[in-house]
Amino acid sequence: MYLRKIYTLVFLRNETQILLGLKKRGFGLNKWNGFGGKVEHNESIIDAAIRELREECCVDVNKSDLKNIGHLEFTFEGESILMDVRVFSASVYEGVPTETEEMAPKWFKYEEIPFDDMWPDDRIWFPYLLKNKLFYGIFHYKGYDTILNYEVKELKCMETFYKNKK
Ligand SMILES: Nc1nc2c([nH]c(=O)n2[C@H]2C[C@H](O)[C@@H](COP(=O)(O)OP(=O)(O)OP(=O)(O)O)O2)c(=O)[nH]1
Repeated sequence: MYLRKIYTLVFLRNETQILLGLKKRGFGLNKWNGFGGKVEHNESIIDAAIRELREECCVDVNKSDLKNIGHLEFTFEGESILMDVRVFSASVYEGVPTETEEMAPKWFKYEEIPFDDMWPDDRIWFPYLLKNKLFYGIFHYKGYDTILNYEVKELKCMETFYKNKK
């Protein structure tokens, strides 16, 4: 049995671009990613997503503007933790994305996403995000560079997915 830990991951998007941040410390160092982190005790997932976005790139988003677009799970050979990552997208927000101690934000055109400098699994599930499809993905890693096996599929509805998961 795995010990499940819940994380958030938020992508700001407009018609032509997506905002990524270069991680400056900790897990995923030097990789481009969305903004997010661990859900704290007594904090809802959506509140954690809003807090992490504010902490990591100084942008505020309303609950109603955050859309849950995907669910990712990561396990690592020899480790008992399962990282449960809730993926969100928003196109309405307040503030200008600004560099912090944790992340250096930059807008990327959809055709220029830097997959070579991202988590290896991202190039597998990003096509769903880019086509505005809801998705579920599970990845089992050896270390942090090698995917041993995975499964990704399109979802029709996140609420139904979570209801059936319980
Ligand atoms: N795109 C992508 N994101 C991932 C993968 N694995 C993974 O943990 N993430 C995300 C989920 C979280 O947003 C983030 C990891 O959270 P974190 O360790 O930075 O959490 P945190 O800010 O609370 O950590 P801390 O340094 O403050 O202790 O990376 C992956 O394979 N691909």
